Amino acid sequence: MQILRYETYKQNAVNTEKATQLMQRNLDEQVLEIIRAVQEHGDEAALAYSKKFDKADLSSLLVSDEEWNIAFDKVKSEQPALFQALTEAAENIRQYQRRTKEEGFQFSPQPGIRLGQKITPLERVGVYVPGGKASYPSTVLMDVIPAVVAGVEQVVITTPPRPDGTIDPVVLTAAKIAGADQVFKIGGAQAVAALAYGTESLPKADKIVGPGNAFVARAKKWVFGDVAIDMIAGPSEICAFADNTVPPSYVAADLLSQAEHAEDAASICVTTDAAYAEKVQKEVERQIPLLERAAIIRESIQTNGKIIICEDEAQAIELINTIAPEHLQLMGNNAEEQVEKIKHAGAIFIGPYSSEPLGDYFAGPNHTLPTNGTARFSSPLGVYDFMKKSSTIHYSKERLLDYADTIITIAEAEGLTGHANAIRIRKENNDASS
Ligand SMILES: NC(=O)c1ccc[n+]([C@@H]2O[C@H](COP(=O)([O-])OP(=O)(O)OC[C@H]3O[C@@H](n4cnc5c(N)ncnc54)[C@H](O)[C@@H]3O)[C@@H](O)[C@H]2O)c1
Ligand SMILES: N[C@H](CO)Cc1c[nH]c[nH+]1
Ligand SMILES: [Zn+2]
Repeated sequence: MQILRYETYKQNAVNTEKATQLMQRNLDEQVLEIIRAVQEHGDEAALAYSKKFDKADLSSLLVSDEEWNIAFDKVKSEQPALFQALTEAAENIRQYQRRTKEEGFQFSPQPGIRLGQKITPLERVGVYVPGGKASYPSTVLMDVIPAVVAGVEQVVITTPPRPDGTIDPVVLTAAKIAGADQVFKIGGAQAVAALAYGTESLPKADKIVGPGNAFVARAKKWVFGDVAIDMIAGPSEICAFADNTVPPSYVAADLLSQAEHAEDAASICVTTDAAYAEKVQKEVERQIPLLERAAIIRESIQTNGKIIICEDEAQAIELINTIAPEHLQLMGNNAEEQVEKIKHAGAIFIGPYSSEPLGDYFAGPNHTLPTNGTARFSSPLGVYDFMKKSSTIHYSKERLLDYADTIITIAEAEGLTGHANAIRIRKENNDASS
């Protein structure tokens, strides 16, 4: 894992950004071809891509009720501790999400005037659950539960099939615990396209949420506008800010926990102590071979793993805010005070015991978070992602007549005399009941 000084990192970041833009152009060509094929050929194209990318020869994209129930019963009876853990995690997520549910409001600025905001759940939502390099029952819980709490009528999951055409029974069990309505065996850009435009099997969704690899993230970007999306939740990232009060083994283990997601996951340690940076580096090297997914981790750490040495805390905070990481761990002595200074991060883990996997699985806040610097303007997935707002306006006859001339003045200034007329007609003839 490379150790860099702040200035070198900043200079490299500019070059990396240019290289990323170039890579994304190549990715776009592939993703757009997939989207077009699914738009034109529906299920037929979806099935062909499942064969090509997931090596699964499917006859149907939908997980049948029978398949789903068998998986659920099997996990419940054969893996009771796992079933219990998922149920407990689901309850923590539900509890947290209920608190994020916004209510509408009404107020009366004057007698005869009532203004408000009405909040309505979305009707149909597609949840993308990644499944290429790992299986993610926790993502099922994280992304389906807020939709259910919001009151969404139909929540469908898409996830890549395994080569034998099945879906991990634990994913199917989590889907039932969370309250999903249907599960489809389809992944990648083809799943995003199928949810965006609908196919013979998949319903067209109003919104697509959920994380995924670069193909998924890029496809979501392309279909945005035809369908709503939550955010760009791409390859996982972690940034740990630590000082020498934190055991280097904790920092290393946390960095590697995210590196194991995929080769393109990014793990960064920020510190102001050069000697400490070396200790973390040694720990990373010591721990990698001990982990099962060492090959993925090694590549991820070699390409996207960095330890950055800053001059002081202020420079470190400035750097963290520039990176806007998906996960930020403030692990050192001043963690509590540092939280106030952080402007951009998907989730902030405070103190040496708040390890990132705690948030991935159990604490309750969502683990679907903005990545790739988008925490500057995006938030964790929440109930609010599954609800939309309508304004409500009620004026009595008296109040409309009070303000008729004012409204007409503005309408005429815009040259929209039809607008002015709609008000004037009421001014001149106001015998409708209020
Ligand atoms: N941000 C979050 O909350 C979060 C949560 C979990 C996972 N993740 C991230 O999600 C990602 C999951 O990636 P994954 O690959 O394991 O699963 P995935 O489901 O996102 O992607 C697998 C799909 O990618 C498609 N694909 C693979 N190679 C392709 C190619 N050459 N051309 C076209 N399509 C191709 C296939 O259709 C396949 O079904 C990881 O980067 C992980 O870090 C993020
Ligand atoms: N860390 C991932 C989000 O970047 C979420 C996850 C799911 N399972 C384990 N981790
Ligand atoms: Zn994780």
